[in-house]
Amino acid sequence: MERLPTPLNDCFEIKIPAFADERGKLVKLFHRPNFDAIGINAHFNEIYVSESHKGVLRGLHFQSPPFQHSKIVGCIQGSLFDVVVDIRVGSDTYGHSYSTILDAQAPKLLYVPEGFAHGFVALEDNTLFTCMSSHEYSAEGDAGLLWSSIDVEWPKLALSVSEKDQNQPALQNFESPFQYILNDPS
Ligand SMILES: Cc1cn([C@H]2C[C@H](O)[C@@H](COP(=O)(O)OP(=O)(O)O[C@H]3O[C@@H](C)C(=O)[C@@H](O)[C@H]3O)O2)c(=O)[nH]c1=O
Repeated sequence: MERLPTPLNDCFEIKIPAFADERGKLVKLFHRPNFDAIGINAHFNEIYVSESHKGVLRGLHFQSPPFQHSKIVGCIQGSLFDVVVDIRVGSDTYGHSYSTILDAQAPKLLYVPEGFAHGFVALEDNTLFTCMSSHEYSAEGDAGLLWSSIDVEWPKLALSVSEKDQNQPALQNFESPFQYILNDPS
């Protein structure tokens, strides 16, 4: 496993091993020693898979304190356009976003730290998204940002967005519950 930086502080992609042979492929999503070696010491409390039709947009989501979580996200079937936004007040990348394609044919993961909103668009039918979270899901902490209020060029598809996600607050009117804390490298 290898960390690949993104332009956002503390958010990175993870190159993961895949073993292909005549039977198909084996992709390793979690390996404690390898995670330790690249400095991911989060303890994961929930892992799930969601299935989406082409054009479904989920997000942008986060969990508010005290239910905040970091998460590791990936795509295990199909492909998706994945987006993160830094919402930590005081971060020099506050309000900045990063987008990438997660494709089950070229598997990689994205580490989404606490204090980031996250969302994606499924680019194909039957796209399977997977997420490991350091804090289990909490309806009380469930919160979001309006997908269209951030500076991202979304895929030119007919997008399908839930009513809940259409009514999230815009970044411009948003009071973030997160403060940036400088990671001490020592
Ligand atoms: C996310 C999640 C949902 N649920 C339940 C709550 C609800 O009844 C049902 C559907 O939940 P949602 O509508 O919130 O699912 P969804 O819109 O897919 O939410 C997810 O979106 C992506 C973009 C993220 O970043 C994730 O962290 C998560 O917020 O599943 C869990 O039990 N555990 C979970 O971790």
